[in-house]
Amino acid sequence: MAPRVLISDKISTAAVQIFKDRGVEVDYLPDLGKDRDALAAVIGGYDGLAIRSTTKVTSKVLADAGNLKVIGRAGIGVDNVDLSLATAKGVIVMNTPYGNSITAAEHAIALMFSIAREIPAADHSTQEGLWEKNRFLGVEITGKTLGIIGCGNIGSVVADRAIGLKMKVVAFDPFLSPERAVALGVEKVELEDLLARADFISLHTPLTDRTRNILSAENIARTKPGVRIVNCARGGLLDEAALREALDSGHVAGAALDVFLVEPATENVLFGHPRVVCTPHLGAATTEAQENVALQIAEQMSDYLTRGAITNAVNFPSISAEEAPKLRPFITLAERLGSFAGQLTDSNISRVRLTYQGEAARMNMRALTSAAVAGLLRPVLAGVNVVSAPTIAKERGIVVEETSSDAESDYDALITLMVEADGTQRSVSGTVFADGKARIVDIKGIKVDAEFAPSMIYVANEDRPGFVGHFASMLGDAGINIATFALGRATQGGDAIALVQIDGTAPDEVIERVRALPMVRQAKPLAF
Ligand SMILES: NC(=O)C1=CN([C@@H]2O[C@H](COP(=O)(O)OP(=O)(O)OC[C@H]3O[C@@H](n4cnc5c(N)ncnc54)[C@H](O)[C@@H]3O)[C@@H](O)[C@H]2O)C=CC1
Ligand SMILES: O=C(O)C(=O)COP(=O)(O)O
Repeated sequence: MAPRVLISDKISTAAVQIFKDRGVEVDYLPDLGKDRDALAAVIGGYDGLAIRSTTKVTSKVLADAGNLKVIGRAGIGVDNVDLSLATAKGVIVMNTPYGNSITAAEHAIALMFSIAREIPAADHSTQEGLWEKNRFLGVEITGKTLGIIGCGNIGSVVADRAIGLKMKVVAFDPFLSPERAVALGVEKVELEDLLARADFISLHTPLTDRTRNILSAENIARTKPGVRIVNCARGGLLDEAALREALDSGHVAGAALDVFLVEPATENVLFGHPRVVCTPHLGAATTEAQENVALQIAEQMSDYLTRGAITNAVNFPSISAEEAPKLRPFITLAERLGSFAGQLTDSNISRVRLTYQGEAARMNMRALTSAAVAGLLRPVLAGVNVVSAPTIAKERGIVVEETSSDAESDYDALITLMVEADGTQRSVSGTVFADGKARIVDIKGIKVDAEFAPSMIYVANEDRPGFVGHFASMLGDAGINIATFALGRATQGGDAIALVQIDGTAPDEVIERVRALPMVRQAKPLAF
């Protein structure tokens, strides 16, 4: 069945065509995102949800989103998505990180000019027929200092344009490397320094717990008298009431805002101030940017839903369309190794370690580890998938480690999963053969060669004569047909294991009888 996507925001209809061309069914309901109840009522029928900032993907919307696999943000900010909940539910959240950055940066520059020269107020007055030539006296931006808070994709375009306009640019961004600052031609400074020196301040960080209220009342008080402030990033980054007070007192000479704490902003404490310029979240509103983000998100979502490729996910590592087919059998292997260990571990798991050798070490190890952890947790938590597994493991206090090893092995690619539970370690290794099928090749250091099958019995026993005969006839007596039988042992007379693929499932009493055999230490039914 073709995957189904719902577009619940005003996204360029070019996206609709892309979805259709890629074999994805699509419903374009651009006003639905405004109505959370209506969205929550229909979301269950969709595999993908394409949004902009109007749709708020809250717990209510996600509650009945049983089929949802991907949320695609045609734009940058994903603060309107309950990201931890989406991740815990195994939903990929992706955005289009560069599609609208130039457009947003240009809007910030336009807003800066608009407050430097009071263009909106002058326009209004002129068209009113007032010709107030002496009312408006602006400031030049040449030679002025622009303080950029958050010098990422948009902040650095703003810096580039501002330098072109002969401004001096200082930037506060803890993640901006000194080399990048030099390459951009900006001076990397601390926030305090920026506040004290900037004639204009422009915000360009995402809204996170660390950036919320970054321009607080205290920080606004630390700014240079006469400063002008532009916010084209997110409401929430500045204290609107404190900014109003600073404008009223004249400490702040102007403010331009494209984004607000509450949107749509139909009323706001900053409205009505003569030195305030507002736009209704238009930072991304150009033909070019809207075309870019719509095409990009439709392609990314289609690629994921139809080919398993992951691009620009904010909660999962990327997997390219070329990489996906090669990775897929190894994802299956990792998941099954996890599942094998999970099904055999009854006690609390405290640690999982994945070791990648050979070709596996050159693959997307993070994705493989997530798959292994998903397989490990699935016997106890039905809904877990590769997206939610790392979060769920963390919540449960399970330490997940990942290493690559260049140690020689008999296989081109080898994945070993070690699980620690109640102080005991158990390991299992597997590979993918040329036929694309996953194989278990080692259990607790004992070599075996077995495929993963829908119904299996695992037996750990002492290597003593008679076991195989007893075991096989016990299954035969119960009418259970053996499809394949893999044996391995550590040493002659030492620890041994049997992995048997059977047709149908083994009733509990048969497993009990196997356990009762004198040389058997553990017997478990397994399903893959
Ligand atoms: N008004 C609008 O329509 C639009 C708004 N945006 C918003 O613009 C903002 C920036 O977007 P991008 O540049 O694409 O993001 P980005 O991720 O490329 O850059 C953000 C920068 O902020 C920095 N940062 C993070 N925490 C920080 C902190 N505590 N202090 C200082 N810097 C910090 C990061 O290191 C990064 O360099 C986002 O909030 C985005 O949602 C983006 C597009 C359009
Ligand atoms: O991309 C972003 O972060 C934006 O803020 C643009 O928002 P919009 O798509 O115009 O609702």
